[in-house]
Amino acid sequence: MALLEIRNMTHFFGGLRAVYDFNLRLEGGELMGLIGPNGAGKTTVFNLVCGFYRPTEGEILFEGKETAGLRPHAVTAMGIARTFQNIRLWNTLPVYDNLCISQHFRLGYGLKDALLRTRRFTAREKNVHKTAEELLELMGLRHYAQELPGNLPYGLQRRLEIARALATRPKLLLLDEPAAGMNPGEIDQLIDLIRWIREQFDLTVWLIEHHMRVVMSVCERVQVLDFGETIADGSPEEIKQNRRVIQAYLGSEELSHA
Ligand SMILES: Nc1ncnc2c1ncn2[C@@H]1O[C@H](COP(=O)(O)OP(=O)(O)OP(=O)(O)O)[C@@H](O)[C@H]1O
Repeated sequence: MALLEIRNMTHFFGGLRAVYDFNLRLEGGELMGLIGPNGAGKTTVFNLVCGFYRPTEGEILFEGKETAGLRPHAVTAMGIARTFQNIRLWNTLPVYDNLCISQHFRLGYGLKDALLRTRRFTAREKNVHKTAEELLELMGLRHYAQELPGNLPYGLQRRLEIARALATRPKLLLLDEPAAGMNPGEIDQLIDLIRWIREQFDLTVWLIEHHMRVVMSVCERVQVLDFGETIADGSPEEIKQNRRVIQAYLGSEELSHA
């Protein structure tokens, strides 16, 4: 069974067809890219998979179970986590708290447990702190535990956003333009980080990215959208040489920098 299977997914915003007949079969452990010119529908696909929108048509199956129509927190609980194009951290809370709070949706204790500090509450809270500590260490954020996210260099804010997604213990991690706004040095580190977290956390990674160097060096397979439709799907080498892809990117610098 595929980890994620999307069949004939279409989405309209009013009269605008943002995504049309989108299909994907993602196997466990894959590192998959989703690219396309501005406005092609990439973020809408992620938003549909994460439960921010319900598709107008089609099916989304995660480990064989339908997710279309589920709320975002329920999708996260099934094992799908994401980061955003514009970093969305809890900026008034320190790094450490960002890593704790993201875990609270799956704690499995109620208000009564919390008020009475039951054994269940104490055990689950201990786990939250253990996970946060581990992530600080693994993601190189230990030194910044008590800092507010806004005080971190940009590359580390991105790293924290990924760490926060990992705190939910996903099986599938969606990264929406993780290299946006990064300098070349930070991009090199990001490339290594993505490969490393896939191995370390036994993840499947699905990535939207405009930086072709990131896409072509990290992804094993790439799907290309243009005006909501898939125009190509193949290895990075195949995609670079695909006539329809080159046409879609005509006039843009992106593909020539791959
Ligand atoms: N909430 C919305 N309401 C109406 N139209 C939307 C909404 N979100 C996206 N769109 C439109 O849907 C289309 C696809 O947008 P989307 O953001 O998915 O593209 P994208 O490929 O992620 O673009 P970019 O690379 O610029 O981020 C665009 O025409 C966009 O204007």
